Amino acid sequence: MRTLVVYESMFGNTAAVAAAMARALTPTGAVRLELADARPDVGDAELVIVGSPTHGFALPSRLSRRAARAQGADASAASRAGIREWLAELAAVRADSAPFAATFDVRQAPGTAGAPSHRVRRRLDGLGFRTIGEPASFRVGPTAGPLRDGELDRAAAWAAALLGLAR
Ligand SMILES: Cc1cc2nc3c(=O)[nH]c(=O)nc-3n(C[C@H](O)[C@H](O)[C@H](O)COP(=O)(O)O)c2cc1C
Repeated sequence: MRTLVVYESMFGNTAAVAAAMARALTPTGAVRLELADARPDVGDAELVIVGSPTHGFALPSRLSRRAARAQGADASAASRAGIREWLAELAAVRADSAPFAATFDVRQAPGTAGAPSHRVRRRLDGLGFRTIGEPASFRVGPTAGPLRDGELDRAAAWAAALLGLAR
């Protein structure tokens, strides 16, 4: 299945989760792994996986990216656009060729309060994507990471399970 994994990441943890998903899916078809910016290009992807960090119970914003930078995140990540801007520019898809879509986030807190993966999923639904699976949250320990033990394996398994749902 042709897959696009699109993500943003301030400290590299969402990037690591996205890369684990891409590795898990590569044997099943072409996978594009891309940083989000304000120029969405879904291209010919049949499955789109969208992932972001959680900032203030929401998607990162310009302000929260600056706050992350102040906490040691990469300066170039802080000045880039991310999933919020990517989604704002994403166009509706045609019903007869709608890609499947699934969402995840990376967070520190347990539970799903304010999980951006749920909001992103609703937005993709509204644009006509065929959303599949439950939005997933993967957890870091401290703000800057690392990810908790086992999260990369869980990410790979979650992504692989999507293939069974995309039909
Ligand atoms: C400004 C800011 C706000 C945050 N707010 C939340 C939050 O509301 N809930 C939460 O679970 N984690 C929160 N975090 C922790 C992030 O979820 C964590 O830094 C991020 O998932 C790490 O992913 P990354 O390495 O891809 O940037 C926040 C972090 C920053 C920098």
